[in-house]
Amino acid sequence: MKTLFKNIKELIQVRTEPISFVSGKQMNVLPTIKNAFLLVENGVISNFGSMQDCPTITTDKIVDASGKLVLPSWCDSHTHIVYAGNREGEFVDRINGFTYEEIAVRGGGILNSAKQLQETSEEELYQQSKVRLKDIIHSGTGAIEIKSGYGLTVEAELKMLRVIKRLKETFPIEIKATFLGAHAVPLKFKNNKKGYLQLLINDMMPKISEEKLAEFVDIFCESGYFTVEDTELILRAGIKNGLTPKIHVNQFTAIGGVKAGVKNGALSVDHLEVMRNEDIEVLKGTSTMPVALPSCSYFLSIPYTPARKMIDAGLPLALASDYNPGSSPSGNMNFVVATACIKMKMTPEEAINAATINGAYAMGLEKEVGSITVGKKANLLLTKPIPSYGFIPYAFGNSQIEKVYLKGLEIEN
Ligand SMILES: N=CN[C@@H](CCC(=O)O)C(=O)O
Ligand SMILES: [Zn+2]
Repeated sequence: MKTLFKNIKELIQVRTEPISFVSGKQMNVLPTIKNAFLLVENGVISNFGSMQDCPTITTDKIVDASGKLVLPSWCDSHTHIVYAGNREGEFVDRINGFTYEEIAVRGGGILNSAKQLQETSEEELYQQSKVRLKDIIHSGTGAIEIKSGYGLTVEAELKMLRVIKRLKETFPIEIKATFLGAHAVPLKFKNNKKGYLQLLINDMMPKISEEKLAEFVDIFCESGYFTVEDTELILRAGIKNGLTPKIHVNQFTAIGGVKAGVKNGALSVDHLEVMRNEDIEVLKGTSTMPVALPSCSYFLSIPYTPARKMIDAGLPLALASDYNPGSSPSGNMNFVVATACIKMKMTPEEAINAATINGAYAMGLEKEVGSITVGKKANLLLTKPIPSYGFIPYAFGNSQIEKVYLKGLEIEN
């Protein structure tokens, strides 16, 4: 199957040399080709360039993209889209003055989602999660990481991971799975956190590894949840079970988790709303990708990750949605990109790099997606007729996407 996109007003994020990610000043460089063509063969990008070099060939389909832009689809490296029910009640509690932390202490929060998920069948959980996955595909996401962490028992964590596996087998979007058993200490282990950590390490991890249910291991390193010591223990155990570390860290307090992540070779450290100078320093020159989650900051009214300070210090940055029922009930990456520009003062170039190539790296998919590069999957966005790529974050809240393609095939509405 050959599809030719021609007369593309501007082809965005073109990289002839495969790169892993961009950092510092390079984040402000977004290579494009004006008046371009793009050829897709069997789901893969096979050629692109200026219209004057467009080959005369027979194709199965021609898309005339006059006046429109083509971008690689969004790479969302941090989500929790497999969950049961919702937490709308807590949303109203927060409107009425309770904080996210106060709600969690009263047994709401992650434990509320865990209770709902434990009472939901695997089939029902799949059906609920499928709706969200379809929705985010339509909003332009072409690669996604999905975490467990609302099960908190052996059975329920495995149930979540099996649902993720089924989504992976059913939908054409790239999916990576993360084991986040250390998301909160369940009530049963309230006074025995050590016992819960042992359950994660001795019972859950070997099963997950045996069934190949996850690529990554994650932990919520935060005051009142898991300490830096717990984090090191879980990350090391994950590595022994073939899982690459990631961390939820510095969301409310900075307790040294960033350093622990870097030390244990974390692929990404995520949240980072509270960043000390030493946390920035320790990330410099490493292979650990910092990930900001602006929709969470927006929804909880907490500080935004200090993107400007981090990028100006030479760091890379990825943007992700954190789609989950408690702190970010939205997986819309267009909103994420717009909010990064509006609230975090990232330029459109920086935000698009952060939501494509750097997001792909943060889930180990930089060789597959995240840029217009020959050999990469043709996971693409075709915009409506718009003046420029800066219009996507500028016209926030209004979808600028006309069509999405996964592996070269148009996704029906
Ligand atoms: N902060 C930890 N975990 C999730 C939210 C969990 C929840 O409230 O359900 C997050 O990344 O924001
Ligand atoms: Zn999260």
